[in-house]
Amino acid sequence: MSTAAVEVSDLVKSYGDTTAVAGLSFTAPRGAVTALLGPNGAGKTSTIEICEGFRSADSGRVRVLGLDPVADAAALKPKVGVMLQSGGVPTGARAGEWLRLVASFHARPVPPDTLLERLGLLSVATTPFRRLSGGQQQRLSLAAAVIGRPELVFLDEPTAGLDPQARMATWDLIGELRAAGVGVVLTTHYMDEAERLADRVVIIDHGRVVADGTTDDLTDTRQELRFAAKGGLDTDSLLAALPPASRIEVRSDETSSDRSGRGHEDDAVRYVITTAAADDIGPEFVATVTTWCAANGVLPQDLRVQRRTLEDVFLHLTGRDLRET
Ligand SMILES: Nc1ncnc2c1ncn2[C@@H]1O[C@H](COP(=O)(O)OP(=O)(O)OP(=O)(O)O)[C@@H](O)[C@H]1O
Repeated sequence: MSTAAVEVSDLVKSYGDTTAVAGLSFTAPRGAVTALLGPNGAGKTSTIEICEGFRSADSGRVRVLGLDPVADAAALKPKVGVMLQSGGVPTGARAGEWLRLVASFHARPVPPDTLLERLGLLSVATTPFRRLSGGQQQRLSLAAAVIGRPELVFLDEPTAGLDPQARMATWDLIGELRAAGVGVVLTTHYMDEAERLADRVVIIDHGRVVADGTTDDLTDTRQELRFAAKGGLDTDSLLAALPPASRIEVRSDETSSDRSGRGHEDDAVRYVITTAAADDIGPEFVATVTTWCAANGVLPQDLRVQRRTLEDVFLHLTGRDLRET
């Protein structure tokens, strides 16, 4: 028996002139959460739908629980749960009835009402799918994906557009699946979601894997110093004061990755300083920055030294923000 839940090698998929997946390889272990992280259009949905057996590949090899997703579809069906981005539920089906129907296809389903309650859907159990809000539709699709107690679930953008409470409920459910030994392969373009949930992150850009590893592997132990200040600082002068091999990035908008939730002055920008050496950002380094700021009449707001985030890794590898498309 193959130890991996999913093995993809040299996968290629084009639509006419568009190459959506351009020689992509990764492995997702069993009993762990693997996140395919990348911006819109990176090829995540194409990849996951090929793994689900819903799309054919142009070339490459895909194994799911050691089986071929198309040729062995019948054997995989009871073992694999699928949540499609498009929902995949008939529009007229009532939420509770649909879930009971899906449950009836499985030998040992989770009781439908338990899932409806867990996902905040009990009050809309008799509502037709098309009348549910987008978030409710998504949660119903998630419930249908996990109701058969699968060994592996594929979740395509499970929390896109959800309100914070529904997002938390979804995250909790994914955490419980993992604790129960279920393998989870999900796509997301939220780096905080990947950081929070995933044992393993596969960063995809333009149909290729640009980085792959545990969150710790990817963010390593390297630290960075960040602060907010007015735009237009003389960064060359600041760089000259810092040890060689330091770098300064200037970012104008960090609202989604700034977890403080607080805004800065309208004209403030974020300065992110990194150095090549892993342990170079110590007390002296910080003092050099603040001394330079004092000498130049700059108040560095929200100054902090922290580990790199996945967002930083993506930016570093691709030169682009995860939110840019
Ligand atoms: N059925 C299709 N026909 C033509 N082009 C397609 C089709 N499906 C996807 N594409 C294109 O392939 C590329 C990759 O799309 P894909 O949906 O796989 O990426 P993604 O990373 O999942 O993006 P998103 O987060 O927006 O779903 C995009 O340029 C997309 O426009």
